[in-house]
Amino acid sequence: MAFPKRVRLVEMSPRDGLQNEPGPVIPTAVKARLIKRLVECGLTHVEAASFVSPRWVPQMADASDVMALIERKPGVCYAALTPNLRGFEGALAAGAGEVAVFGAASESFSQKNINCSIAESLERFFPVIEAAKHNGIPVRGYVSTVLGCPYEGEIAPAKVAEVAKALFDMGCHEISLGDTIGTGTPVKAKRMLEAVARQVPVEHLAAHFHDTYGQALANLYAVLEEGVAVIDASVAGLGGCPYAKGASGNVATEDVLYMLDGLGIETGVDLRQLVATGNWISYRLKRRNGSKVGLALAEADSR
Ligand SMILES: CC(C)(COP(=O)([O-])OP(=O)([O-])OC[C@H]1O[C@@H](n2cnc3c(N)ncnc32)[C@H](O)[C@@H]1OP(=O)([O-])[O-])[C@@H](O)C(=O)NCCC(=O)NCCSC(=O)C[C@@](C)(O)CC(=O)[O-]
Repeated sequence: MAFPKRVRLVEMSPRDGLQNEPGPVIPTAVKARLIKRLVECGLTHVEAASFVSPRWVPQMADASDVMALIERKPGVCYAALTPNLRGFEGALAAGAGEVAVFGAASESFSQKNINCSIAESLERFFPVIEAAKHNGIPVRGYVSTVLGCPYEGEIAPAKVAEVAKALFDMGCHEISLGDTIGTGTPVKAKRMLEAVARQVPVEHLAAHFHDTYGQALANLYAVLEEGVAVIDASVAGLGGCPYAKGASGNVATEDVLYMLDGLGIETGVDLRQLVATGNWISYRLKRRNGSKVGLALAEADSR
């Protein structure tokens, strides 16, 4: 299959990027400023917050305040994670444009991350999806550990496909496939994608790859060839799941954009502005920028 002409980038940094940040809670104003800057770069879909238990993920405790502080731009979707009805009610009150439920293809990861089995998680998501439908809010469904689990190792593509199909059949408009710990390689990614696409049409699939082993771009290339046209990424490569030991951040949005620009695939996102945003948030968090493109362009500009 040919590459898609256009890819929608779904920006993860305010949620997946910041949820695992060690140290004191990042000021709400910095989170809102990050979201504003990302939107100014041309990103139209930003996962802005997470309505989860603050005991489980302290960095996301100010989700309502972040959502309230965002300056909304028309045409931009400000999304939020909602593991249960309580989370959904918070996201609804905060004006989320999309909510996301998050399951896994691995039983152990499901237990560690959301404290229930895969079957129980699907039961919990059902009323969330029904409530979202009732309120006209689209629901995204995540499947974690699609290319490996920190507790169980290899995950069968058939299991990924089964969970993805269950979420799709329940009413999720898009299924985001998470290589939570970044252990995938391109042929594995392709096989997994093929298995899922037999159950869920590829135009309803998104790739959410972490870059722990430096394979994320290669894996993305493999699934782009299969027709995937929605990619999750995080500026400066921020992030990681607090319940996936050793996992590093999402693939950096700057690196994905540089590759897509090179392939002639449209995104509507400005690379220079995105690099400046990645450098800004890295400076604010006092961490090294995890984007190779961000570092290379900053270095080139300083010469
Ligand atoms: C799902 C639960 C709540 C179950 O947690 P639980 O302990 O089984 O549930 P509970 O109903 O007994 O609630 C426990 C406490 O949380 C409260 N609570 C309950 N629900 C909420 C809520 N919505 N908002 C705020 N508070 C809530 C509830 O009131 C109670 O408070 P306490 O009495 O102890 O003070 C918990 O396990 C949890 O919050 N887990 C979230 C873990 C998480 O956020 N992980 C990271 C996101 S997933 C990810 O990063 C992967 C992804 C999506 O990016 C894709 C990939 O890379 O693979």
